[in-house]
Amino acid sequence: MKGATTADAAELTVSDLVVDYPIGRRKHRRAVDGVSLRVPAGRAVGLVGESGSGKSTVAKAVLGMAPVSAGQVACGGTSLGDLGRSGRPQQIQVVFQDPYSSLDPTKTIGYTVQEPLRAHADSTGARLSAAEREERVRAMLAKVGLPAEAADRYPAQFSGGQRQRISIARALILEPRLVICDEAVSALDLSIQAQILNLLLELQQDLGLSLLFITHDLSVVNHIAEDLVVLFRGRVMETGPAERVYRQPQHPYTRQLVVSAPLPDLGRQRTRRERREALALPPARQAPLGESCPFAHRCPFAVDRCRTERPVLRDAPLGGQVACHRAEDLPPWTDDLTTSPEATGSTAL
Ligand SMILES: Nc1ncnc2c1ncn2[C@@H]1O[C@H](COP(=O)(O)OP(=O)(O)OP(=O)(O)O)[C@@H](O)[C@H]1O
Repeated sequence: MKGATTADAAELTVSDLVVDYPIGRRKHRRAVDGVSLRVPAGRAVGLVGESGSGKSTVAKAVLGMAPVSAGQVACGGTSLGDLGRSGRPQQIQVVFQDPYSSLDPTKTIGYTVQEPLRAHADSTGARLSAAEREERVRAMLAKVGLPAEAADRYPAQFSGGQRQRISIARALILEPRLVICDEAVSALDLSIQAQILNLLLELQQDLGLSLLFITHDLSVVNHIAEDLVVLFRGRVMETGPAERVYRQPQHPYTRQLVVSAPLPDLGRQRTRRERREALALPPARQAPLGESCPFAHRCPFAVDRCRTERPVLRDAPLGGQVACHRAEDLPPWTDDLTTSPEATGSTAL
């Protein structure tokens, strides 16, 4: 595989994206409501939020697989429509959560990793001989830390972490300019998560890839992403440098995400549970959106204005941006549980 440089990476821009899924004949569910984000060329950006917040829908829109109602997606300055169906896989690849179901159990690893090269030979104009394809696969397997013999084996002969390495090899074989990781480590044990995150970080830096890293776990994404975008019910709640968002969250929802992240140490986990209870959070439930803040029904700091006026994203007191009327009024945030690296369970990083 040729060593890509940052110049080969592509900037991803998503502007005012709206996605509506049809439900029945006349209704629709708005899964993404005016999301804008930017992954600068060669950088890693984390998209975080709880289940159902719209993260995968943003990824699908970037991959051209979601019913986009409004907004723009562009990769390397070219809009998705202009990239076309055949150009997109060459530019953008994805690594999914489940390394068990995403690999065909009846095909060898060599066949699976080569598959995108065969499928896109015509569109890329790069017709490679069988020997050249095999050589590329061997080089790619080595890059993700697997021996050349892995090419002749089947998925069942590999562990979860190894299978995720194989998925990463397949995603990178076409030398894409942008890689989307959708909950790519969520199904793995904590120690294996750390190994795969390290690998992704190494590849991202070596190859100068642009990376959109999607997860519900703030403690995971904090290690890999330079910037974070926090999503709730299809809207951006907070953005900013990852370290700042994680250590000094300025939106009550981001604070909830931080205290919801699991900790491997039981004592710290207990302290965290007590703090979560002290936040006196109302039970999670969906309330009608209307003109209110989407988080108002779960927010311990909500006032009347939050229930009648939707907050827009604006400059936040400590930097970055936040969509909260009360950002200046929140009590100071000190979470010493997230300040030491061993608190996150990702000490190997
Ligand atoms: N094909 C679909 N048809 C209708 N509604 C959908 C469809 N796919 C997703 N949704 C809805 O859109 C919203 C956003 O879903 P999405 O999968 O993007 O969220 P997510 O943050 O990725 O969550 P998860 O991690 O659980 O997948 C949810 O309310 C979900 O129920």
